[in-house]
Amino acid sequence: MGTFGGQFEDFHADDRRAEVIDWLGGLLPEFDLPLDSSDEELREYLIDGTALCYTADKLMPGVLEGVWGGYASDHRSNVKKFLSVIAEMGLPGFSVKDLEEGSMSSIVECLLALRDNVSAGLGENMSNYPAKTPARPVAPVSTPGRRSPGEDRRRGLWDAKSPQRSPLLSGQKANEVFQFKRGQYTDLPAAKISEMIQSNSLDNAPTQSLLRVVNGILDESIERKRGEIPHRVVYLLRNVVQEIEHRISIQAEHIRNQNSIIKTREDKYRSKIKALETLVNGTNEENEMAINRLELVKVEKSKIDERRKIGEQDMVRLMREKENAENTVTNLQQEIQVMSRMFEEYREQMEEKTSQMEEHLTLRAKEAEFLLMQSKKRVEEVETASELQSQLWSKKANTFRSFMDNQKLSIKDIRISSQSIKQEMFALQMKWRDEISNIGLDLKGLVDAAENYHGVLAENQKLFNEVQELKGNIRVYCRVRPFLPGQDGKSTAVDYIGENGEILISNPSKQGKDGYRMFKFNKIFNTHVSQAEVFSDIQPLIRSVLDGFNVCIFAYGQTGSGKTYTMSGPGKSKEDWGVNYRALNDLFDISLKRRNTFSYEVEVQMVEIYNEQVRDLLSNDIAQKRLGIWSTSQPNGLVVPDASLIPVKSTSDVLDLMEIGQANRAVGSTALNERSSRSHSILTVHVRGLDVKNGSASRGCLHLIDLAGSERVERSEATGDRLKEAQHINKSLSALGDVIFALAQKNAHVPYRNSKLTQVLQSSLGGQAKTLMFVQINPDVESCSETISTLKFAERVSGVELGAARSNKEGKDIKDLLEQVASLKDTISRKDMEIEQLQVNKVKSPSSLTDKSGSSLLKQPSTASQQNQLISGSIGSGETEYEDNASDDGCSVGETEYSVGSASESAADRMQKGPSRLTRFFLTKNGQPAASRPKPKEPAPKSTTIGRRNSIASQVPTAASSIKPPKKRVVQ
Ligand SMILES: Nc1ncnc2c1ncn2[C@@H]1O[C@H](COP(=O)(O)OP(=O)(O)OP(=O)(O)O)[C@@H](O)[C@H]1O
Repeated sequence: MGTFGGQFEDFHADDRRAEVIDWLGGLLPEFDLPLDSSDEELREYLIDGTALCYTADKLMPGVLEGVWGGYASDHRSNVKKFLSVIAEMGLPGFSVKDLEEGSMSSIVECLLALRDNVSAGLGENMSNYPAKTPARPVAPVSTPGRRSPGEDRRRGLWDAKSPQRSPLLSGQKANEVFQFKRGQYTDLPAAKISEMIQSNSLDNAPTQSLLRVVNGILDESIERKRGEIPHRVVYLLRNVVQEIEHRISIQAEHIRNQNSIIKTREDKYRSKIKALETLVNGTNEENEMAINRLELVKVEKSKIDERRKIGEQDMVRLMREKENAENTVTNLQQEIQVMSRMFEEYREQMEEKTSQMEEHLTLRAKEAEFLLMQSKKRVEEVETASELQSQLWSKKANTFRSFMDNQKLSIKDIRISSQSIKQEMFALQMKWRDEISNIGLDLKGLVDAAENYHGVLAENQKLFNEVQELKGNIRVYCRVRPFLPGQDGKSTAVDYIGENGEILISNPSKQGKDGYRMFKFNKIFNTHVSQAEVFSDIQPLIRSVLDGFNVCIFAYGQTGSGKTYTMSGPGKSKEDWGVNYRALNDLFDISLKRRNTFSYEVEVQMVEIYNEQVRDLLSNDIAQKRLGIWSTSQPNGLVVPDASLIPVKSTSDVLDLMEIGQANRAVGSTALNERSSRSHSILTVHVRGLDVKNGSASRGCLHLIDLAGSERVERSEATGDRLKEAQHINKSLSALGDVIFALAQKNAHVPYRNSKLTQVLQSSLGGQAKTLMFVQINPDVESCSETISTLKFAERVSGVELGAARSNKEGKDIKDLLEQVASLKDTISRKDMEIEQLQVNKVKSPSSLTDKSGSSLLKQPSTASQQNQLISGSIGSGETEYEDNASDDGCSVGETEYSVGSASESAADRMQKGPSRLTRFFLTKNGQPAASRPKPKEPAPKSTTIGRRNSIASQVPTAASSIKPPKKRVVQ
């Protein structure tokens, strides 16, 4: 502990010493000891006492002069002088011995006490300043490299050069100085100051007077601008002026003191010089002494001169400082003036703004008052209104309450009555239930009866159909075309369509009862009926082809009435498909389903009749190109013997063929219908079925005929070629009418040969075929008369009885026989050719044609030549003995006088090619050679000539009257 205590004491002593060194360093510029100097180093510095004396002099200038006459050359005397000052100040001192060789702590403590005393003295002086004034420390003596100003401030060291901060002056003396300078100029009147300023007597005025003037101005300005100049500024200015005054007075005092000292010394030295001069006249020794003394005096004098010079320099410096102070005062005055001017302006601005604001606020206050008044009024109004409202509401509430009470009462009544009604209802319900159950029972009976009735009806329908079937009536389906896009505004001639095939046509050109005409057909398809629906109605008919029946479907109607739409369809999509595509598609479907029991072969022919010429629409070339197949050999009894017969395997084959056929159709354009086809198109489907089990065969044939338009020639505005076309069409349709009329009348003679069309349709119309006619009508009222004519014709057609249809089925034996017949036919054909060749040769060399008897072979024709003669006759006349024998078993018509492909082809040309199909046809009717067939019964010449009046052709909408009727031939 002792060691630690010793160390602590050492540290403490070091710190105290460092403090002293630091303080002295700041005080004495020449004191340059480092802070960590030792006691000995400090002692060495202080031992001669000059540093101590100089310190005392610095802190209290002139204090040593009063102590034994200033500095001494002996160091001990200097130390003693310093100690005497310390003692005078009542501070702890030290012995000279301590300084020379003892502990330095007493010296350090003495100096620190002196420092503290000086600081305390300064604090005393500072306490004279107002508390708010920031304590302005006197700038510390700067010793570069020793301390920072911050450190100085921290240590509280003050400028020792400033005498007013000197501890000696901080006492009574300093106070006197302050009081003196304050009391000197404050009583100077402001008027006198302004007088002085005006009289320009500033140059000669004493500094104190000037300061008083400044103070006066300041006071007066402050007085005037009271409240405008911030207190801080006033206070600062006052302090600055006081500070300047103070400094000047101190400096003046100092100079005075110096002067008086110099003066007393001068007097002293003068007296001494006088004394010495008297002594000069004394002894030499005394002279020498006097000289020495004089020397000393001179030295002293030079010293004094130096000091005087220093004093003068100080004087100059002080004067300069004074000037500076004066300048500062002037600047401050100017600043004050500027500031007061600024304050004046600012005040004026503020006053102006204040007045504006006041005005504005007054206005706003008035507005607010006005608004307040208004709002008060509104509030009053609203209050009165709300009062009225509340009164009204309370009245209403009362009414409502009473109403509610009434309602409650009535609800009560209603409840009571509803309960009674419920009871009644319950009773009624019970009653009704019984009654309903009774009615249900009755209804059930009725339903059963109705079901029976429907069953009976269906049965009736079936029976009726069967009767029809047995009778072989031509079925007639009427289809009404919808208005086309762009015909929205048109009115319809179709007035009513019934469920049982009735259709009522109105004719606006006729009045009353005559304006309406009712027709009845097997079925009417209204405008909205789809292609599929139409087909579903004729599907069973078409399917019967597979069972060996001949079926003929033809579409009849004026141009643009939808014949092609029904038969072929408007486009290639499946929904658009017409009867043609759907029929073939259906046939393929069924044949596929029956493939295990039946094998079917389907072949297709497509021809058109254009201007009474038959054209093959599926010529070999095209078919080969498109399908890569050739037409097969012609089967017996073909409708159009020379037309290509194309085998088809699938619907797509059919589609391709149809495309070819359509492309080849002669299509012309008329004023009525741009796409109007000007020819009759006939699609014939041959179906040969073979029962794979029993070998029996069937042959069915389906004609699908799209007739040319039946419009009037004059209406279609046709001329030239078109007129010719129209005439041919009308002629053929007229012939069709004649045939149908004959059939309807059951005439023995049916004029099939009057046109190519009737010849083609002969087997379908006259044979045991199933025939259906689509009669197409245009709903437009403008086409009303055409429509009525068309429907009249259809009505007649529907009356035609063809007799029960018959299936072309052959047993195995018949089939064998047919095959034998076919081979025989070929043999005969060959013989035919030989005979013909012989005949040709005979013509070339008649001798070679005479037989042994010399008679000509021409006179005695062989059976074959007789047959050929007959054929030639037939070709020429266009009529055969079988003309009216519509008993063909296949799709054959009677003999034809046309050939397909080229109407100009000669018989010789045909012979070159081989036996004509016509010949073959003739020979193979019913599978027997013509010669071996029994001669048909002569038909009763009931009506060999049909009067035009009775002819149905007159009812057909044609220009038949303009066409010469065909030449009628008498049936053999
Ligand atoms: N049922 C229908 N639904 C919609 N459009 C139809 C119908 N029937 C016919 N049409 C349209 O009417 C126009 C004429 O029809 P289409 O060519 O079939 O008449 P057409 O009687 O065959 O004429 P043409 O005698 O000149 O051959 C076509 O644009 C066709 O698409």
